[in-house]
Amino acid sequence: MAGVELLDIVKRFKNETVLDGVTLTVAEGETLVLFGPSGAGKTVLLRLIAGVVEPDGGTVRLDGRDMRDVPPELRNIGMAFQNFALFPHMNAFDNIASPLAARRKTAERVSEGVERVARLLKIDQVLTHRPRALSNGQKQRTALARALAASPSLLLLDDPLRNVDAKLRFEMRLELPRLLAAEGATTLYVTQDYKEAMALADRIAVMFRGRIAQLGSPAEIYLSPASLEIARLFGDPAINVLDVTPEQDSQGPFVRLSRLRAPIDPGLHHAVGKDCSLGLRPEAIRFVGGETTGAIPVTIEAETPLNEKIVTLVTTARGREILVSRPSGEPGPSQGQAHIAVDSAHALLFDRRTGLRIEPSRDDADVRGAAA
Ligand SMILES: Nc1ncnc2c1ncn2[C@@H]1O[C@H](COP(=O)(O)OP(=O)(O)OP(=O)(O)O)[C@@H](O)[C@H]1O
Repeated sequence: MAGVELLDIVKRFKNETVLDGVTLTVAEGETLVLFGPSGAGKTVLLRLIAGVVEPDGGTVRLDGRDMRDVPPELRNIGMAFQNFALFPHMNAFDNIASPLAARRKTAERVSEGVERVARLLKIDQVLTHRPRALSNGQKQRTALARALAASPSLLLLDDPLRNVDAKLRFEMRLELPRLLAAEGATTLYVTQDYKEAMALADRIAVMFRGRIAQLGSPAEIYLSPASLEIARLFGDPAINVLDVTPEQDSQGPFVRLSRLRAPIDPGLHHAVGKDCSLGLRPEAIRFVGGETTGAIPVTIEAETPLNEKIVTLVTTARGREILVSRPSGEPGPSQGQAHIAVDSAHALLFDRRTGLRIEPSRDDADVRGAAA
């Protein structure tokens, strides 16, 4: 049975439509990340599932049951939001225990529940501290522990790592998937950080302007983004985008980069003659020797280390700017003239007018054509 089913959800505030027909099914035990820019409607969607906001249209079903007229406290949901919302007069233990106590569990069961999640989240040393004596990271984990303590069947986590420092964020990104899997709860997780989304999600729903623009596994969304807008949100440094008009000769479709022929996927023949944007991930471009077939001459403009990568900004003879990224240990030119080669088999092609990705067609005729 599905954990969460949303059918054609609509929500308006005054004249603004903030959710515009959202349909989504989250499987029991799945972690689904809602990812998108500020104002996309992610928080409103969580609040609506929690029951603190009423939809103007559509249906919310939890474990197959229509939630119309079911109040928030009867929905068996654990929630943690960006701003912690801890009770200031209670210590960490009592904060975590509050949902358990509200359910009239015995003192022993409450202690067991709190200590279990506190150990998992490594805050068992600070359970007697009040929120003001906790670091931001500890507050964040206390809020998360409170959401987990009651072993809810559904967890709603709204950007729970937003206020956490970079080191802890990195650690939590590694720990959280294990923790969520151990809990077995269905989880809806909101974030604006694409790395967090990719690390945590079974599937990602990318939201723009109150709609789900793409739903898929992290790999599907990174490798086959449905639009240029989505491609730009995933990847650091961001994807290179070049205006091209694909052409075709006896060897198949290609684009011109610095007047050189760069072959593209044979299944993209239907894009020939169209105004397109070519999306090239910085890691799909390499520095090569000038004698390499198809090598494009460039000028190195700048070089910056970024995490475990070195990112180089180069310009082509026509002044197009391109970012190239390589692993830190790998040697490469840092100034002057150089050559790059583009792995155009991994290039993504978008319709410049609509921004939508043009998918290679895979019918038999194309495969025969490519083999010929
Ligand atoms: N109570 C409210 N009254 C009026 N407008 C609201 C209300 N709550 C949210 N909105 C509007 O709904 C839209 C979606 O907001 P929402 O908080 O869901 O965005 P979000 O995707 O979660 O963004 P962020 O990542 O910044 O939290 C915004 O335009 C916001 O101004």
